[in-house]
This record gives sequence, structure tokens and C-alpha cells, in this order.
Amino acid sequence: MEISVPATSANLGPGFDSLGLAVDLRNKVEFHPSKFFSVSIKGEGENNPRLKGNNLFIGIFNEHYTRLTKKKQNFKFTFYNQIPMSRGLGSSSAVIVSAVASAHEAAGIRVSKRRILNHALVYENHPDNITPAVMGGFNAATVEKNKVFSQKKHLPDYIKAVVIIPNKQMNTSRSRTVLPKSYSKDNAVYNLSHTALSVASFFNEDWEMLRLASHDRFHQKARMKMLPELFAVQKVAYESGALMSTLSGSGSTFFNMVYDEDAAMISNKLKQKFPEFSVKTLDFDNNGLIIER
Ligand SMILES: Nc1ncnc2c1ncn2[C@@H]1O[C@H](COP(=O)(O)OP(=O)(O)O)[C@@H](O)[C@H]1O
Ligand SMILES: N[C@@H](CCOP(=O)(O)O)C(=O)O
Repeated sequence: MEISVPATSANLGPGFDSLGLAVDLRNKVEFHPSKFFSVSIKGEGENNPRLKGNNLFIGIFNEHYTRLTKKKQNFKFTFYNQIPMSRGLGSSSAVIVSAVASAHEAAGIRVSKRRILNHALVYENHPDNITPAVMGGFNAATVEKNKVFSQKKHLPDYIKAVVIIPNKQMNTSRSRTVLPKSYSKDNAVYNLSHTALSVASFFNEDWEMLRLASHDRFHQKARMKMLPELFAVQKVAYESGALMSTLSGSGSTFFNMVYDEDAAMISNKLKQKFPEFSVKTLDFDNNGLIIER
């Protein structure tokens, strides 16, 4: 059994806790019943001893497997991780979604993606990462009565993501503590209108409009101050022709949407100016959660 989940970039500027999209960078897990419990990790986290035992995946997997089967069973898990941790690319969402889906598969219970998404919401109480992680593509999402309601837009091949990933980790819950406790009516209206315009621009494929629509007054500035080079990253990305340039999730990664034909040039500029950061050009992912039986 093999289950994989893509990385995500959430918020997309003004859409705090509501907008997100999936990129083609995946965490995969293979597992099968075994006499003894074991965890092997390849890629991101392979040198982190804390992940070898009862990590976030194992805790959620066991909770669901026991609930669904009323049995105890050991498994051998092998993780192939591509998503860097605490960099704003949705590593925790990928793990949560993967654990919920794996437990259902291990129990022999087939459920809809929507059901998996609603289970994932229990562990991550904003829907902007978990929705594209499950569904793929661009998603606008909200939560009502503990359920996610969302709309998906398939992203075309001729736009790409150029992500620039600093070494510095930014833990999401810590990064939420630097945000203002309240917002003025002017700023609320600013973000509301920019979010509405962003969603319409994605659905109408008006990528150029995103340069303006993706402006934000809720969270980016406060978070970027924790790593001030990010202001220069955004400036260089826009000067080089990026269609939008936003803090990815809670950071520290910066997400840039670009036309395919500009991707190499923009990526090279970012590599030249910020040699200490890692720059990757990625396709968008329209599949989300993939289960291979
Ligand atoms: N591959 C993984 N395996 C186990 N736990 C993981 C993995 N990736 C992330 N996590 C958990 O999620 C935490 C990171 O969550 P968070 O700070 O929200 O980062 P991100 O912005 O990448 O989602 C890690 O400290 C770890 O507890
Ligand atoms: N809306 C959340 C998104 C967090 O994304 P992550 O990839 O950093 O976990 C927030 O802005 O806190």
C-alpha cells in the first residue's frame, strides 16, 4: 500500500486561513502489517531521531486504526519525504492527511476524499493547507460546524511555482503568535476585497491580476520581519516578472507564481541574489491525495 500527499502553499497573500494550492513535491508512505512496529525515513527528517518513534503520523494513524478496527496491530512504515518541515509548505498537513488516509486503508475501509478532509480538520483547524493537500489544485475553503466547504480550480501546465526556501524554520503555531489580535475595518475590507479578487482571478485564469490581488495586510509583514531578507526576495521576484510573490503559509518559504517561459530566468535571479537559500521550480499538483492499492 502506498499513499502520497503533496506540499501546499497557503494564504496566497490575503486569503489567510482560506486559500491554498498544491505543488508537485510529495511525501509518500508505504506500510504493511508486521510482527514488530518499525519506522524508516528517507529524505526530509531522516536524521531526526524524534521522528523515528511516536511521531505526528504514528499518533494519528494509531488513533484512527484503533477506532476503526478495535484491534491492535503493528506495522512497518517507510516514509519517503520531500516536503521540508516548518518552512510553510504544509508538511504537517501532508502528514495529517496521509495518516488519516493510511489508517482507513489499513483498516480496509474506503472513504471519500471529503471524509478524509473533515477528519484532517480535527488536527489542523484551518482548511487552507489540508484542502489542496487532499484535493490538489487551487482551493478556496471555509469551515462551518466542523466541516470543510471548498471549491477547487485545476491549475494549467503553463504556469509554475518558483519557491525559495530559507534554512530557517518557522513553526506555524509560533508564527501565529506574532499576528495582530484584531484588525481595523479598513484592513479587513482591504483583505476581504483582495481575497475575493484573487479567487475570481484564479477561476478566470487572469494571472496578471494576481500581482495586485495578492496584496495582504493581515499577516505577511509581521512574519517577514522575523526574516527580513524576505522583503528583498519579494522585490527581486516582482522585478523579475513574477505573477505573484507571497509568503508561503506561515513562512519561511516564499512562493512565486510565474509563466513557464520565465521560470528559469526568475529562478536563476533568485539563486544569484540569495545563494544561501534553496530555489526550486515546481509544477502545480492537481491530484492531491493519491492512494495506490
Ligand atoms: N514527515 C513528517 N513526519 C512526522 N512529522 C512531521 C513531518 N513533517 C512535519 N511533521 C510535524 O509537523 C511539524 C511542522 O509543522 P508546521 O510548523 O506546521 O510546519 P509546516 O509549515 O511545514 O506545516 C514538525 O515539527 C513535526 O512535528
Ligand atoms: N493559514 C495558516 C497556514 C499555515 O501554513 P504552513 O504551511 O505554514 O503550516 C497560517 O498562516 O498560519
